[in-house]
Amino acid sequence: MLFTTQQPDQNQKMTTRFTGLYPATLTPFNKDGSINLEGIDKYAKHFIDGGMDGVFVNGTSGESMSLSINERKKVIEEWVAANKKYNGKLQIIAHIGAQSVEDSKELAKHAESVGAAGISAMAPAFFKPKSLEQLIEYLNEIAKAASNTPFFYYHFPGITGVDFPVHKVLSEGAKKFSTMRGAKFTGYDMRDLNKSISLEGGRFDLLNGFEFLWLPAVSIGGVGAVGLSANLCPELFRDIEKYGQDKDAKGLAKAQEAQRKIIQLFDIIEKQENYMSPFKHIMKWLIGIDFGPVRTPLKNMTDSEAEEMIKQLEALGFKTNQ
Ligand SMILES: CC(=O)N[C@@H]([C@@H](O)[C@H](O)[C@H](O)CO)[C@@H](O)CC(=O)C(=O)O
Repeated sequence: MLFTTQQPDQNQKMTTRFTGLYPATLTPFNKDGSINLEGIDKYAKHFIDGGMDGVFVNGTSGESMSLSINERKKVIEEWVAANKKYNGKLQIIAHIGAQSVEDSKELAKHAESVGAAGISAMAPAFFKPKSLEQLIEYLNEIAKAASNTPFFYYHFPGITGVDFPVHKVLSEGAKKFSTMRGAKFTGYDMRDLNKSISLEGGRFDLLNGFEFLWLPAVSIGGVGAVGLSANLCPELFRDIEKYGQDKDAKGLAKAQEAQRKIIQLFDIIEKQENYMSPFKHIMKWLIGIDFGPVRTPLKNMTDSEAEEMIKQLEALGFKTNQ
């Protein structure tokens, strides 16, 4: 592994850097629609055994905006408990973004109280902050509710419609609250990503959110990635991480090949209406955990669509672990 992370004790928590690979987690449901907590335990063990650096929990892939506040708390508690139970070193980043600042504050406090390594919040999408100042004011309120936990701004303009330059959010945010640790950068603006990575001597941690752009991100100094597809193919992320800046043409070719394979994977996934239903089927095939359905209004794939998708993945060279 090229980048290593350390599990912080309480005193180290604020100075620990976040680098490496953070799979975006899915939320397993039972058939009756309740959360399958037992599924989370096995899922966490899978990532611990696989040597992941951390996990990004209750984000977009975790269907967080379709979960109640209480469910979101239970999910985080289960991840933290499983990490402890298996002596894991996962840095658990809890996404605590919501439409109401009060909900986010409650989730931030809770995440801190149970021992999440970091928290992250996207901007609200209904009543949007219309200026950078309003966004910072909003993030400040949330970050203050967990003043001993590193904070990541979740930049995702494609969904929130809130699109201020991340390097400005970081520099202005850090003037207001000392916990500003970095951003989960789910955007296409490589100039902004570049400026954010190099800002103030590289003091912020940028977690790249679109895996189509992982190699370009590594080539400009990116050292951290969150991705739903890291559930299936962490080795492709690791190849890009390892060889993305290789001076040797053969090494670099490995990184390019891995990047192309991730893009081909998404050509298959994107035949579906959303990313979560396909990945729930993929994870059942891969590791045998039944993730159940996605929550309405998202559309569930049919079993025959899932079978066809798995055949296409196998044709691309993906194999089940079972
Ligand atoms: C918005 C979104 O789903 N982003 C994914 C990506 O893995 C994404 O599914 C992929 O790049 C396709 O857009 C992750 O970066 C983060 C994520 O899933 C999350 O917040 O849970």
